[in-house]
Amino acid sequence: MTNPHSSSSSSHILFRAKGIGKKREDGTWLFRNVDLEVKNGVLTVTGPSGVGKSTLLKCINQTTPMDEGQVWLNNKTPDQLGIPTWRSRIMYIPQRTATMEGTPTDFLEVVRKFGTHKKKDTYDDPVQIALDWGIRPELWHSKWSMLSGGEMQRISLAIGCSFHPDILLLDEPTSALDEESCDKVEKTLKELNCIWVTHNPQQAERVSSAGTFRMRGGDNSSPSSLSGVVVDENGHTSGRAQ
Ligand SMILES: Nc1ncnc2c1ncn2[C@@H]1O[C@H](COP(=O)(O)OP(=O)(O)OP(=O)(O)O)[C@@H](O)[C@H]1O
Repeated sequence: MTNPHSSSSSSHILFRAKGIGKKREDGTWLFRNVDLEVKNGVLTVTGPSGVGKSTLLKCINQTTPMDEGQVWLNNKTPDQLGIPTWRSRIMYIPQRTATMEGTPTDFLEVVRKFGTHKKKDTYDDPVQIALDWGIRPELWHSKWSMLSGGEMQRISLAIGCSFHPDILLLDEPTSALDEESCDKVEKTLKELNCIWVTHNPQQAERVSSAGTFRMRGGDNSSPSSLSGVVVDENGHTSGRAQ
């Protein structure tokens, strides 16, 4: 697989988020004033447990509403693109796939039937992608409930990659993998455009090509509790010290 944006102009901003904020149920800010920018490559997101990394990805994907801020893909907002198209262009792969009915093949059929990727020539074969990561083809016909965490993780990632989204939102994508499988998956994913949550500093160093955004905890009831630093692929830093 190739990165469809690797040859894009270095000044073109593929994805931008400005002032994203999300409140907890009690009305306090979980995070606020998050600015992100991806021209191409991998932007990693790190930070302590519970700081809101997964929620940030869900806000970007528009599966969870944000309380403040705006996001753009190629200068278009989710409203301009329409939510189904937005979610297919900025595809979220959750940390753990909820146990689903049926098999991965059943799921793939449903996604292809109802998704925005209807034309066969617009996607790769996920079975082949996963095969390169050590997933035997017959596993695609096993019930999800019979698959190991690492098998589920690789199959979900292969499905996501197969649709060529503009950006993949990855929530600890290798958390269930052994070192060898992790190496193989990383090699594929780091060639794509991703916003990649990881707890592993070594992994962040290996895969970040578009910088690292560090979410910090502290007093999350304060609107100024989050500090973000974005380093772009040219090594320029932006963001805010709060
Ligand atoms: N839709 C939501 N609205 C408000 N608060 C939420 C929502 N979803 C999750 N939260 C809260 O956000 C907090 C952070 O959760 P989240 O899973 O985003 O953290 P995280 O940084 O990804 O953690 P971990 O590293 O442990 O996976 C949780 O305490 C949760 O209660």
